[in-house]
Amino acid sequence: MGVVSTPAVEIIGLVKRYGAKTAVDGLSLKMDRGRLLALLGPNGAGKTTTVEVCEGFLRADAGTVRVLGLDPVRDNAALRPRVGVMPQGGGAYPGVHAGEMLRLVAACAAQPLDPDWLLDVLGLTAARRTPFKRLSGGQQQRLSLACALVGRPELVFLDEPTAGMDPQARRLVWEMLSALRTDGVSVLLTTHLMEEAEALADDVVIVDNGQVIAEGTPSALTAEDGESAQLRFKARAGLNTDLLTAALPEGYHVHESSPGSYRVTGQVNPQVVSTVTAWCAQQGVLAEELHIGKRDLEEVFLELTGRELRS
Ligand SMILES: Nc1ncnc2c1ncn2[C@@H]1O[C@H](COP(=O)(O)OP(=O)(O)OP(=O)(O)O)[C@@H](O)[C@H]1O
Repeated sequence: MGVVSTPAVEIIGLVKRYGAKTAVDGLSLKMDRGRLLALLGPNGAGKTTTVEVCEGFLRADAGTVRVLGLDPVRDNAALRPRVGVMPQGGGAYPGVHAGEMLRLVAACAAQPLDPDWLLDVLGLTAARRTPFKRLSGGQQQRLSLACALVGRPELVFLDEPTAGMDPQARRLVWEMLSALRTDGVSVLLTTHLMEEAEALADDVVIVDNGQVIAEGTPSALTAEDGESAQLRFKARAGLNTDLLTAALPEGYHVHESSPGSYRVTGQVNPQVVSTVTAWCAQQGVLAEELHIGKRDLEEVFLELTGRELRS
């Protein structure tokens, strides 16, 4: 089937402005079929806007967007039965019951999944007769996800699918998304939770100020050049990193990546750990959250932008 080689989503040079504000500023990405791609970035990075252009809800000011090889605005009618959408914050008629709502959506699909099964998998069976407006925020989110999936879409867009969920509900949704991926469904989700991107994504695209600042598989993004592990710790801001660097063997360097977060570059060995903690002890400083390991996506973002992902 030649169609299969068409990317699930292809965006080239997308620009979207709201008045004077450029929300998306020349963003390009390609997502192959059957992949789970996470758009990761802080609030206001342009993730929702990008997804809404892909969904055909917004028109691009410049650039090209193709979804399953089609134009999301012009070919909206053809795409609708093939694409599932979970907008940020969900949305429903407030009086409708959870089960009713899912059945209504299922009735529009040619070959829907069984709504009762979906409610069960997403932990909503007990809430099926509850009016939408009385569901908790997390339950509403899970119902929106169920609505996005019930029509067996080939591709789903999920905008912050686990926002506001407790850890248990989040885990249920993660399991559901992993199962979708195993079934070959293409998934594009937005998140500002690096744990979510790391747990689920085949590919991560980090966005900031409407632009892609890094992309790759989670392991490629977090890999260090020639280093298998690094040492990090937290302590009060403003420690004299030059002094600590001088206490370490030649070739090691300490820097404060954000106030109170320190990173030691160079191969970690027991001697280095002991020198760092002894130096902190001499200063009367407790090195907290002492961590030896690969950097995570949060640190990748911090190194690229000097800011925290959750800011
Ligand atoms: N309708 C609008 N009118 C004006 N500005 C907007 C509008 N929608 C979004 N913006 C601005 O565009 C930028 C990108 O917003 P967008 O919602 O796409 O970011 P995001 O990465 O999805 O953030 P969040 O995680 O907060 O949803 C932000 O600065 C936002 O304030």
